[in-house]
Amino acid sequence: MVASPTTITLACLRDQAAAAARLEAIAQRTSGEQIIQAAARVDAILERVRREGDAALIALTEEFDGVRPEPLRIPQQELAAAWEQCPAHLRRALELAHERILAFHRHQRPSDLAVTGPHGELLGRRWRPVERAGLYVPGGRASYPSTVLMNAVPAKVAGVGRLVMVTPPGPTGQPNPTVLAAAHLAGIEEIYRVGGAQAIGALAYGTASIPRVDVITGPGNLYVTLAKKAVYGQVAIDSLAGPSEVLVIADHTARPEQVAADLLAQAEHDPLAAAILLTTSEALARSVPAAIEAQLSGHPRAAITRAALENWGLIVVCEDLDQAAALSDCFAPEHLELLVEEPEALAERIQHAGAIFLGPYTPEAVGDYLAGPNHTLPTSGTARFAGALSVETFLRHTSLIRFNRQALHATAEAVVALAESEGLHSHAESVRQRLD
Ligand SMILES: NC(=O)c1ccc[n+]([C@@H]2O[C@H](COP(=O)([O-])OP(=O)(O)OC[C@H]3O[C@@H](n4cnc5c(N)ncnc54)[C@H](O)[C@@H]3O)[C@@H](O)[C@H]2O)c1
Ligand SMILES: N[C@H](CO)Cc1c[nH]c[nH+]1
Ligand SMILES: [Zn+2]
Repeated sequence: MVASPTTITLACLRDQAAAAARLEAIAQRTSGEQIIQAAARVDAILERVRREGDAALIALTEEFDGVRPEPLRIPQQELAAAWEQCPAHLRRALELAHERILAFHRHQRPSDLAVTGPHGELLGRRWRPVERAGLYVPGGRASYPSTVLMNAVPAKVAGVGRLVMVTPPGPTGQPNPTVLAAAHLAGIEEIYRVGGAQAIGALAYGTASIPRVDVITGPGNLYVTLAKKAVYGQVAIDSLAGPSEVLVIADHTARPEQVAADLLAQAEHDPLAAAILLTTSEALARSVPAAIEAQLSGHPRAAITRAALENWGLIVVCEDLDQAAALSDCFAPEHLELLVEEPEALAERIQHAGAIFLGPYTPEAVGDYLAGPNHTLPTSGTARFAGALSVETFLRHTSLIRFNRQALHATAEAVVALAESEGLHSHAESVRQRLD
């Protein structure tokens, strides 16, 4: 008996209102009702790390990762050894990625600002790096040497004094060796083998082994992302760079096999990953599920990928590209691929996306590894107000103001009037005291 071929169940909608509602639900897959239990667990983990420090990190790593990370810190000689033992072709690939990411991020360094006001007063803004940055490199369901580079390069370009990297240990007790090799290449010296919400807690509060930092950057799963959100305020964060997502807008020129591969490339990250196709081509909408099924056959990550697509996958047939652009903006995807005849024109119509990939020769994977721009990007609709990890994430700016006698006299009456209108007597007096 020949088994009949199955085709993945991928929701396909034609009604735009229904599509908008479904996109909203997909964007909310990491918030609201569904994740209340995970959020409560994260709060308990953070509280335990705050109270018990290293002991909590060791116990929680044993519980979630199955190994006791003692000592927590990776000896520095192991980083150099990992680089030496890294196969030559992989070293060359890491070097190429490092070179390209570095070249792009060097262009991001912002300039200080010095403006002279109408009375010769100096008004300025200067940038300085934070002193300590915590870099999260995920390592649960996959390992991410590329994320080492995406975190470390902008931090180094910004001039951060101390980089503290955390990443979960694998089943051997050590992090993935290519992650350690990438850290060596990027010049990171301080690495702790702890991941998840507990690692974020350690970076936010500090423990006997792990220093408290000023900013935490890097992507992670639901637990990591909820923890970053919870500690924000105690420490800065880059963005909520959670479970991956891609939205592809495609017309009749797109090839179903390429669209399928690009959807699968995000779905394979995490069962909570999202993969969405908006297309003006009925034929493409019909052929993509079969192309997905074909590529899932023998796929080494089929279970994760299938779960993501069946829960958070969607195909929408749109009347035109304007409709597709409007739906995409409602979702504000982490990654937006434009597989259409005129991608530049369509990109102009897009308001919200973490990164836009234009044309058939730009699979999202080039951005993941080596195009140059950062792959750490906001997810779950947060691209409406946040952007990619960048050099500025590791910098803060300070205003500079120097008034002279003339500027103070010329503006005193207005300052006094405003201070008195606010009922703040001494504000006004501090100006009056300086008038001749
Ligand atoms: N948005 C981006 O820029 C971007 C970039 C790269 C990767 N990602 C995402 O990063 C994530 C990587 O996830 P991952 O799981 O492979 O690695 P991870 O390092 O983010 O998470 C692994 C850790 O999660 C914790 N954990 C697992 N199950 C838990 C549970 N039931 N309760 C509490 N804690 C638990 C464990 O401590 C474990 O060490 C994926 O979702 C991927 O899509 C996002
Ligand atoms: N697509 C991920 C961002 O969502 C980044 C990544 C790293 N390696 C592979 N993919
Ligand atoms: Zn990826």
